[in-house]
Amino acid sequence: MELWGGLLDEHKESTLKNGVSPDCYISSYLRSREEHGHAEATGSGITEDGWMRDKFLTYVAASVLEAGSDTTSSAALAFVLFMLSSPNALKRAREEIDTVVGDHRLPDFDDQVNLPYVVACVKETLRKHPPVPMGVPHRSEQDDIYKGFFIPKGSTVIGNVWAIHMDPVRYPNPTVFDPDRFYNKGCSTSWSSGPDAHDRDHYVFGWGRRFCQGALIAEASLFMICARIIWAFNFSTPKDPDGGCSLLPDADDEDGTWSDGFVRVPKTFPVVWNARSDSKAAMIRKISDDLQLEWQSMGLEPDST
Ligand code: HEM
Repeated sequence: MELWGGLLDEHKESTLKNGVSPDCYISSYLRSREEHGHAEATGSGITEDGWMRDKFLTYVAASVLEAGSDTTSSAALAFVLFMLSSPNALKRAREEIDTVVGDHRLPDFDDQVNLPYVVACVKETLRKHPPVPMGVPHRSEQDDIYKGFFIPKGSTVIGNVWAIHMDPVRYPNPTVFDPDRFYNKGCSTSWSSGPDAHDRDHYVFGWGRRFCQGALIAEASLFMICARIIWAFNFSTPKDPDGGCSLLPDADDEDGTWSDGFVRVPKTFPVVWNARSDSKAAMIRKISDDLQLEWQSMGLEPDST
């Protein structure tokens, strides 16, 4: 509450008192709430006429940010690690992007249907190393019997996503990074997302009523991040200056390569990035400059580099 509640207070100040604010969910909610007579609605819960009070509003906004940032970024970092560890997959993904997108524009959302191998690489990343490997614990609201097991009311139930993804019947050779398990030549790769557990080919977003609400945003973000990285950069791991061995971490070394914790991410490792051509470098710089301007127009500090 100290962190996120502080941000809400800043927004209240800028939106309601100073009338300047970025066009975002919190600002527009605060403005609407004020128009309905609640410039101030401190405390938790909702007002009698249904407006979220400050604490509730803080939780809603913060849970989206908390749930969506580490998870998506850890998947993007895992993608870089798996691509470096699987040069053949990287080569095929790059060939697909070069054929479909070419050199003169960046990959965009519309390209997704024509980039089935790239999508398969992202999905295989999520399968092989789910960002939240033990899912989010659930609690049974009543006594239940599942496949002969009695689950008393109040039990903590953990769906082990990791174990499901390592099921050799569902995923032959489960420890191998193999995007082909999701790839059908000539067909676009579906994300197969949705809460229906019988219509899924991976379980990284959970299942049932508490299924990840951000799954579609996560998939769209990951597609854009991963496709654009491959389009834009040659990337590689440098060699150890002393021994000459590659500094690429072993993606299968769970303790050495991956962080501990609820969301698991590759520990920092060195990667050298080079734009694939001068024209791509110019495009990347322009996008970066435009973003800095957009950032500043929202009243935020530009990056220092
Ligand atoms: C690769 C990225 C992501 C992964 C792996 C992921 C994974 C998960 C998992 C495993 C759950 C628990 C599901 C369950 O209890 O069965 C969850 C819940 C949730 N996720 Fe995500 N998530 C990702 C991205 C996002 C994004 C981008 C957002 C929002 C913009 C988001 C918002 C949420 C919210 C609000 C919940 C709680 C849903 C509830 O309890 O009803 N997630 N996510």
